[in-house]
Amino acid sequence: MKIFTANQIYKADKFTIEKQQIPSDALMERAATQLFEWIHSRLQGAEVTIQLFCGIGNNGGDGIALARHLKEADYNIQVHVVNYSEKRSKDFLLNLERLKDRKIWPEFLNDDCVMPEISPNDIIVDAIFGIGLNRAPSEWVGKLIEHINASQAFVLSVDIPSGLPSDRMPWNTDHVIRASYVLSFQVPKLVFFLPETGVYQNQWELLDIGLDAEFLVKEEVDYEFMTQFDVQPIYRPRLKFSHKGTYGHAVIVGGGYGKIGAVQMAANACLSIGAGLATTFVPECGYHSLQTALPEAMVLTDAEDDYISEIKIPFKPNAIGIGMGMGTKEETVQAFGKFLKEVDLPLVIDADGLNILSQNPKLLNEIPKLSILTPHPKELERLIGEWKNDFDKLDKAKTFATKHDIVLVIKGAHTITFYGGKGYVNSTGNPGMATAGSGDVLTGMITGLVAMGYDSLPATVLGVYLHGLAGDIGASLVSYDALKATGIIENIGKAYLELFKRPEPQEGKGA
Ligand SMILES: NC(=O)C1=CN([C@@H]2O[C@H](COP(=O)(O)OP(=O)(O)OC[C@H]3O[C@@H](n4cnc5c(N)ncnc54)[C@H](OP(=O)(O)O)[C@@H]3O)[C@@H](O)[C@H]2O)[C@H](O)CC1
Ligand SMILES: [K+]
Repeated sequence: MKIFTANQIYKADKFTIEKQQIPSDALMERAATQLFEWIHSRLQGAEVTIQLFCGIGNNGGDGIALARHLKEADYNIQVHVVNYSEKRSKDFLLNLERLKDRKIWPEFLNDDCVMPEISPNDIIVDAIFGIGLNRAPSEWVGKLIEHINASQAFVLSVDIPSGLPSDRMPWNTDHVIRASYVLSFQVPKLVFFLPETGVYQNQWELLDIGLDAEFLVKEEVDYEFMTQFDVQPIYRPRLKFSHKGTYGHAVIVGGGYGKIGAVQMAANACLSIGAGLATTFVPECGYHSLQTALPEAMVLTDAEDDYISEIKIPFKPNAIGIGMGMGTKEETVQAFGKFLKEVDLPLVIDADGLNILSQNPKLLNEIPKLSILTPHPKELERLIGEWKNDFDKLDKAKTFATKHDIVLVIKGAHTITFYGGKGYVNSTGNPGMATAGSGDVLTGMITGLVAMGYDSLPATVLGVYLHGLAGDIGASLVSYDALKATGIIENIGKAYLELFKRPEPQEGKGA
């Protein structure tokens, strides 16, 4: 599912209005009808007070049109116009007239207004600013937003929480609506997915306002939200007349004294996702535990007992995952550097593999093209340097991935995979997956998919999605808190089944 910028949404509006030959207020009417149906199907005429706070642009127009629908269904409404500018939009004014025709007179709030009383039992509709916000709200509007946030009422935001710009950080973090729920039109907004801006909404859902399908298909975007619908076509079914060789031989290189478990989990995940064969390469000390804990895998050992000193793989694997639990001892750094120079297939590099790269930036030039790097936030910072905010982080990550021709995975609540100047935002996963070994499992899964013949980008996008989905299934069985990395592995099979079962998710959780 494409993520459009505000400009692209305006373009889509224009295209739709011209192609469908509809007046511009028809889109606002569709938006208001969708909003009304969503609310009405849940409230069923309940006697709750609905307070609508409407700006003077088209976001406000949506709110005003919604007020008319609510009134017609006999809801108890109070309409406030947040009068922050004289430049009212045409469709706002049209809908204001329609409201007045029905004898509803909104209260106009200006910079000297008394804050309206809000009971915690009221429902607030937030239609102050939409994607047209382009500068800091003035002080009194900011205070009104703070007042709404302090009310403890349920806040339903129209399109985007007011005060949150769609493509940059807010000017003042207190002057952004904290939405209980956002009903967003047609396409998700990038800010829903970033740690610093995703906290302004608890949950979001899309409403289809019939923007033109041709435009939606053709328009090129910088970011895509990878739903079940987007990920399904990546999957390649196993063939009837196939054998284990068809699904590749993966090698997992890593481990050190006390850190063999990381390799074991990665190799287990690699086999669980469907690799034909898996071999681990570990220091000698890992031999017995690996052979016992994971009988399906083969084990190669380093000459050293408790660290890696030379990586020797006596066959040509289809994929190599490297770095987990490996440490950054000088001999290991040398071995890793030598290996990078020798190897001629893309690698999946994680954990200490990434740390070695950050400590020895010259090695960055030795990374085989199309390798996949899977840093968590700290590892990412060591690789690409500090960032000012989430948008700066995305820019730096994109530049880094393009410069080195690699797939870069930014792990987080919504993991984002960068390749070829584009970002793929994952839709699965949960806070229970912030647990020891979760990253080793992801590395193993992606390595397995590469071994099976998936190219680097599809392997990563599918691996990240299935990893999150397996985590969601695991958490649904044991709670977020009790989920362990091995619980993710155990549910990879169910994630595959779910990939073809669940309806496409159209909602997401924020904070
Ligand atoms: N395709 C769709 O998704 C549709 C969405 N709709 C809704 O329309 C809004 C966007 O409406 P728009 O009128 O473009 O913008 P806003 O309502 O967000 O803002 C109105 C104007 O306010 C000015 N502005 C911006 N920032 C500030 C500020 N800090 N203080 C005061 N004024 C501000 C700005 O105008 P300027 O000329 O003064 O810069 C804005 O234009 C979208 O979010 C949806 O809710 C349509 O209803 C249907 C199609
Ligand atoms: K809004």
